[in-house]
Amino acid sequence: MSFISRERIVYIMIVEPCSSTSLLSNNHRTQKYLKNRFHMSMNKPSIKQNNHLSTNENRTDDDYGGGGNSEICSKITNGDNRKSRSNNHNRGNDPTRWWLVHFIQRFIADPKRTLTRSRSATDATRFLRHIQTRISPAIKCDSVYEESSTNTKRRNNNCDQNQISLYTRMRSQSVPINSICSPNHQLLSLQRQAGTLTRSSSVHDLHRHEVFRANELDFGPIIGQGFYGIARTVTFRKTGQIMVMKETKTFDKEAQKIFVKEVQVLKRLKHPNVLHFMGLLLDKDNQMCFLVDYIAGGTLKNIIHDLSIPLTWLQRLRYAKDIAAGMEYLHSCNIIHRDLNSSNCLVKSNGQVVVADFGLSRINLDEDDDYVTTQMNDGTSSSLSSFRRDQRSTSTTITSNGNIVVVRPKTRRQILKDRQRYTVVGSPYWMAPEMLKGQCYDERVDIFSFGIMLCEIIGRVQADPDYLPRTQDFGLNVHLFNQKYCSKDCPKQFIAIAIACCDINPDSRPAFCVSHPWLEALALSVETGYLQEKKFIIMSCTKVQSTNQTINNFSAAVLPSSTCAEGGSVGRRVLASRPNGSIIKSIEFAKTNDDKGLQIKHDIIHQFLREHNLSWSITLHMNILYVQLPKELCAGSKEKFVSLLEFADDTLHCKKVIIYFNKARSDRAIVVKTFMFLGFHVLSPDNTLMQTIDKQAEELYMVYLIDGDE
Ligand SMILES: Nc1ncnc2c1ncn2[C@@H]1O[C@H](COP(=O)(O)OP(=O)(O)OP(=O)(O)O)[C@@H](O)[C@H]1O
Repeated sequence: MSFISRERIVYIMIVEPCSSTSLLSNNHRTQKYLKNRFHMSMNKPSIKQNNHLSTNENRTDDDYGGGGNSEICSKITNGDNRKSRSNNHNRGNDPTRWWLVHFIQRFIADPKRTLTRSRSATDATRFLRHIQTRISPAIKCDSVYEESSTNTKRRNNNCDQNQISLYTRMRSQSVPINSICSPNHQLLSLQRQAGTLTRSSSVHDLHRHEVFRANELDFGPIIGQGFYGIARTVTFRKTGQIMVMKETKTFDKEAQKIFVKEVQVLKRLKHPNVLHFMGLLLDKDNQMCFLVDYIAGGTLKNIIHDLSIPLTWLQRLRYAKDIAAGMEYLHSCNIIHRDLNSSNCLVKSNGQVVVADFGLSRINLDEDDDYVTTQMNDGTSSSLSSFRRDQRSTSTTITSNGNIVVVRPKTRRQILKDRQRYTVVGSPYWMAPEMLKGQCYDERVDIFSFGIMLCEIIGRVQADPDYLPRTQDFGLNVHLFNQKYCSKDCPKQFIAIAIACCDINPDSRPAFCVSHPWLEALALSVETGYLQEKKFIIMSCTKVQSTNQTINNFSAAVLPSSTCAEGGSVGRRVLASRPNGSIIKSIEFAKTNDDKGLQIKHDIIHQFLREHNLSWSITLHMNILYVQLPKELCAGSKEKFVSLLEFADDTLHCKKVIIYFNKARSDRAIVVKTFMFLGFHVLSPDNTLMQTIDKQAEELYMVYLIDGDE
């Protein structure tokens, strides 16, 4: 279907026409809103819209037409090549397997280039089918091997030993993504050629391999259908593991593109809040299918809109936090989801949410890609940290009425990215205003979609503008939303985050690496019930020159009110590590300022530090323990830190513990903002309460007071 807008011709693909009832309601206001404002026919929740007339030379949207794989192509048709492979075969190398291995390797490493411009997706499917028919004898032979690997006699009857060991080696080569992507690939290949691979790298090892065969699976019922594909459960016979198989409904090019994109994105990702890719299934009805984790709880949409299911604020905050964590990861991998909505988030039986459905997502393939790949595999690349640094330079202001204003200086890359014009895709209810208006956009469209989801979660309201009040410029009608859907018991910070994410101005939306810690801290605060009581003190670094001075200044600057502050990456862990979230108790220590007693305690704690290989800078002064955190806190060091606090709690009987960060900590500002946002008190250098946080935050130290009962 197409219609002409003022600016251009827009092609719209109608998706799921049967789901149109709410949108095609007689509600005149909504119809007018949808017609006049959304500029598109929305008798479906999801669209893909191509700007065919766009002549913007900066347009860099995904183009599957390019990058033909001449290598594969020439090898298929080139008789000489085949012959030479046959020669290999004579030496024990099966050419059909070689082709399959080669194709799978390439497909897993780079589906976009494997199913190419010169070869349509349908051609690629035919190609695959062709390969499959040729390899069936080989698979049979291998099946016997798989079934009776311990039965050498039987194995030898069916397939000669050379072939088996070769096959094992080649199948192993074909599968692991890491080996293909990693710089160690060549080394691994060499190792394999040298026959060093073991049986443990079998195709049946789910965690290491990603190729399944139909005869290994029991096919269950269809559990859902999207526009492009069908999802059904399958059970891996050997382990009984249930997975979901997604297959394209048709062989048309568009569906194949979506399929390829989803695999291309999924295979790169590894995060607890992102749907896990299990592998490819190659011989199911000659169709290409892929397998993902089965998520038993269904879609988030179904849960939040089923009012018979009670949802506490804590549970809702956890949903929000999980999505933010998954999205933070995706953005750190330079992936824009573009179709984030409550149907595309699935809830596990333990309540954890995973982000799914990457068919419409976009990977920014730029100079950082190598780093991104590394990071995805080991989670520790410098590109991720630099990305976070960029993001954390965001300056956030929380106004007195709870609104959040985010001012983020644009990097050169962002400015370049901002100029890009991508395809308009996604589900219109969740779609960011800039995308709806056909303007240039970037990853912040996902933050808007997330904001709409937060509104759904908070108000248990449909995203449909018939229900969720919107403004004429596609923003959120904050006033009406507050009035109609925000109950009094909803944490006001939760609402504030939702509103901030729905800001019409992308610059004002908090990045996921900002909203994630907010939501995490908020969830923990709600869980422990400390939100209202906590106070948080931040000292200016101008007061911290040396350890001694630090102590004096800190002592002088402690708020003379009842303060009990815990939070942030450290405090949350302290809380989380304690049963029932109980705070560190105030245990009297050194009732008198007995120097000898103090010295003994000092010795005890330093012995503890040595024994536990802790590198904290610790000073005991009077009855206060001062802990300076090291520059970087890795996960392990945080745990050690918790053990230190517990040790101090149990043995040193400190009246309070003051913890401060090293000035060089890069995430200081964001943690400060998080705690301001959570309602902690922040002291400015002149000891007055700060109302807003500005770039001064970069100059601040953090202080946690644990159960300081002054
Ligand atoms: N991994 C999974 N675990 C459990 N259920 C799933 C899984 N993947 C999909 N489903 C179910 O199958 C349905 C269809 O999923 P599918 O991804 O094919 O389409 P969709 O995401 O709903 O729509 P579209 O692809 O058009 O955006 C989902 O709505 C969900 O209920």
